[in-house]
Amino acid sequence: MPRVAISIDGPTASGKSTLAQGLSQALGLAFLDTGLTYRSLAYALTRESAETLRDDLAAVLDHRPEVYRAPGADEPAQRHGIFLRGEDITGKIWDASLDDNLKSVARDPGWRQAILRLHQDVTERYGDIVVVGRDVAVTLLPDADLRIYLTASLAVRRERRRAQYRDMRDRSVTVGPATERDVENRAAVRALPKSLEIPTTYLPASAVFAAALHGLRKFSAPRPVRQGKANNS
Ligand SMILES: Nc1ncnc2c1ncn2[C@@H]1O[C@H](COP(=O)(O)OP(=O)(O)O)[C@@H](O)[C@H]1O
Ligand SMILES: Nc1ccn([C@@H]2O[C@H](COP(=O)(O)OP(=O)(O)O)[C@@H](O)[C@H]2O)c(=O)n1
Repeated sequence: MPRVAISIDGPTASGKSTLAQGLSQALGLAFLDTGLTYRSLAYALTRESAETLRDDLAAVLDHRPEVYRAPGADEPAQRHGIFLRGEDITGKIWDASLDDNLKSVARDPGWRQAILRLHQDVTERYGDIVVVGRDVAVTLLPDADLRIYLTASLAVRRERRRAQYRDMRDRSVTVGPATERDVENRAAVRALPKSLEIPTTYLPASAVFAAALHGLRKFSAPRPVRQGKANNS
């Protein structure tokens, strides 16, 4: 049973990875970025047929999350790594030419199910964890201690992504409005207990981090015991 499990959902460039990295470093958690698996599969499909990959995805694709073993450690004990049949493809999954494959994978319920199974293996193996994605509160971490949903205006998300990838010409800087999946996911996260929506448009990353820690403390705190009338007399 993990000591801490935190999910972070939200649309593109809302600040999910930034917050997850801060929390994993501060609390000594593993950090699983589920988007990397979607990207890896988009890349793997340029090399192998869907049939061979679909057969047993977890045997073919190894997603190693970033791991901070000690709270406050400067450097992770393990960095994100994605391996396709043992080959490190972590640096190959970002090219904008993979965007069409990425869309097909994300839209296919069969692929989503296979990826979910792979992520379930990872979360079971790593225990204390912060997981980032577009559906992870609902699908992957049903017992999370804190479910965060990040938002930011479209203009701000576009500007963040443009600035982030300014010197990386191969990367796609396309940022669209929240998708139908994002809208449904936001409503689903809101309806769950221990959920916290953080609108980040006007918040620096440090304030988002502080709000998340505050939420974690609030939901982890023991409930105050109500004094009945008999005890007050
Ligand atoms: N609250 C914030 N204010 C300003 N910039 C931010 C904030 N959160 C993240 N960023 C920056 O925006 C970019 C996208 O953030 P990222 O965490 O990669 O988003 P996501 O994982 O949701 O796609 C990064 O360059 C990051 O440094
Ligand atoms: N849990 C997830 C994670 C990613 N994805 C898809 O995978 C793509 C790449 O993930 P990413 O983490 O790089 O996406 P951003 O949220 O950073 O744009 C996303 O744009 C989604 O289409 C998904 O559908 N569900």
